[in-house]
Order: sequence, then C-alpha cells, then structure tokens
Amino acid sequence: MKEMGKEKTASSLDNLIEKAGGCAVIDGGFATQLEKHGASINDPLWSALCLIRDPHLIKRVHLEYLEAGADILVTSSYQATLPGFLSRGLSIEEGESLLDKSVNLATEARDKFWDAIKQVPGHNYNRALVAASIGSYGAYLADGSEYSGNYGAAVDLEKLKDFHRRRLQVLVKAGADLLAFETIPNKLEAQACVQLLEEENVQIPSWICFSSVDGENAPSGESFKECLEIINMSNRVKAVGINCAPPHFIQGLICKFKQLTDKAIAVYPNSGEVWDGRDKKWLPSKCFGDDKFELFATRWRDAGAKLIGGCCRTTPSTIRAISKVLKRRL
Ligand SMILES: C[S+](C)CC[C@H](N)C(=O)O
Ligand SMILES: N[C@@H](CCS)C(=O)O
Ligand SMILES: [Zn+2]
Repeated sequence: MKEMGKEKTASSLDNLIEKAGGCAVIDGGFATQLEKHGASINDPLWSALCLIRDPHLIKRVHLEYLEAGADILVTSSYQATLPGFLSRGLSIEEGESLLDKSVNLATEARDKFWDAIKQVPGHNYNRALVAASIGSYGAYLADGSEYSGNYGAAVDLEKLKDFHRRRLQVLVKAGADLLAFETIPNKLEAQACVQLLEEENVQIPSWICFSSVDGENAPSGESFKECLEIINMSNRVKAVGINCAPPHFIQGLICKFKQLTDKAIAVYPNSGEVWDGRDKKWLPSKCFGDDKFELFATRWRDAGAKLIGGCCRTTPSTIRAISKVLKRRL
C-alpha cells in the first residue's frame, strides 16, 4: 500500500516537544495577522484568498510568528479547498498548485529563519515544524458552522471524507511535517478524519482540534467523551485538543481531555471574541490580552498541555508572551 509522507517519522512531534522543554509553541491567528497587514479577506475563501492575491504576505506572517518563538507554523490552507477554488473559476490543477504553495510558503519561511538563526550563538529557537491546516467542512461552508457543527442531514461520513480527501493528499505530498485538523465541530467529522488517515495510509503525525462554544462539549452538543473514543482508536493522531474557543474554557477542557485520552493535548484558543458567521465579523465578548495568555500558558502547561498557541485575534505578540514564559526566553 502506498504510504503517504513516509520519510517524516511520527516521532518528529515528540522530538520537538522534548526539545522545547516539554511544551511546544504553536503560532497564533493567521488570518488575523494577514488582516493587521491590510489584507481584505471578507470572502468565502477567507484567508485562502491571499494564496491567490498576496502570497508574499503569507510568508511575511509566517516569519513574524517564527521570530516571536513559534515552534510550529500552521499553513494558510484552513479555508483553501478545491471546491472553493473551483467555484472561483480556477481549474483543479490551479487549486492543487495553491494548496502545494501553502506548504511551500511555510517551509520556505521556516528554512530561511532557521538558516539565519542557527548561526546566532546562544539562540533559544527550535527548528519549526510545518503543520498543514485542514479546516473543517464548516469553514469551507463559510456560514459559521464550524462553531455549530450543524451540517444538515445530507452530510454523511462519506461526503465528509470525499470533501477532505484530495486536499489531504496534496498537502502530504507537498512535504508538510504534520496535519492540523482545525475547528472540528462534531463527532462525524472527527470520524471522517480518522478514517481518512487510515485509508490514505498517512505517515506524518496529525492533531485533531475541536472548537467549543459551551466549554463542555463539541459545538454539536456531542460529548468530548464520544468524540475522543473515536480518535483514541487511531495511532495516526498524535495530539488532540481545542482551537478557536475562548481562553476561559481551556483549563477545564484540558482536565477533561486528560481523563479521556493518553494523547498529547494541544490548545490554541482565540482571544475570547465571538465570530458572527452571518455578518462575518468578530463580536466583543470576554476578551483576553497577551498578559492573560502569558499567565494562562503556564497554567495550561501545568495542567498537561503539550502544545500551546493562539487562534483567531491573537497575534505575534501573544505568541511572544507565551514563548517567553514557556521557554523563559528574555
Ligand atoms: C475561524 S472562522 C472566523 C473563519 C471564517 C469562516 N469560515 C467564514 O468564512 O465565515
Ligand atoms: N489556522 C487558522 C484557524 C482559523 S480558526 C487561522 O489561524 O487563521
Ligand atoms: Zn480561529
């Protein structure tokens, strides 16, 4: 059987966590930082629009997160999908080439940064890994359903696997170090991801992260117990956790996940603001600044998280604060 990504070992993530002192740093809000630089992404493709319009900006944002201390870069492919690109009039080949580019831009940034920093005596950086973002089906729908898990009765397991399959193949072939399934809102999609990793014989490690809107369950209302029972059966998933949920849910969810899995736990919450899927804007809510992330990051590490970063509305300064406190970088 063809093995996807065979040359990268499943222990690359474990090695990085060890080198980082027991807890590695994931980067922060990617689309957020594109917007800080003036990118206009109010579009069904959201941040993936920059793959077409401004790839240089993508590389710049990756470099900013590396400089801030990220050990893992998450690629620009969250909302980059073949159906999404096709509906913009691109061909399949053009769409696949943009997916390939999302991995190449992150890899080039990582290599450029590492080649320079490794010459600096006493530097406190690790050679970063590139995690290819696989946003949920709800992200592609661009209707906010990555925070509801409500995909409707017509969406079954096979449809979700079909949706994810080709993008996953292209991202692995492009040379990503990891796969990052992000903002998964229900059990069915978690199951689709697990089955797909098996069917495609994917050899690089993956994480599967869920969103949460109540701090207890997946957005669909299904319990994390049910969701993790499925994920625990897969050796290909090396970490599981939460992304793009508010920071004040995280401590409790780490404790819950510790009871439910032996896998590494990844947490990269948003700022606490809430996404309005209809009007496509962030609504003010309990909002946490970088000082709070600094404080929380040690608590999350002490509670057992092995991968910590930020999601929407966090920036390189958030990651700098997290990295500083986790690695005692001055
Ligand atoms: C993580 S959400 C803020 C991404 C954007 C959403 N999928 C949309 O397109 O509306
Ligand atoms: N990796 C994506 C996740 C959005 S929820 C980003 O940071 O933009
Ligand atoms: Zn997010």
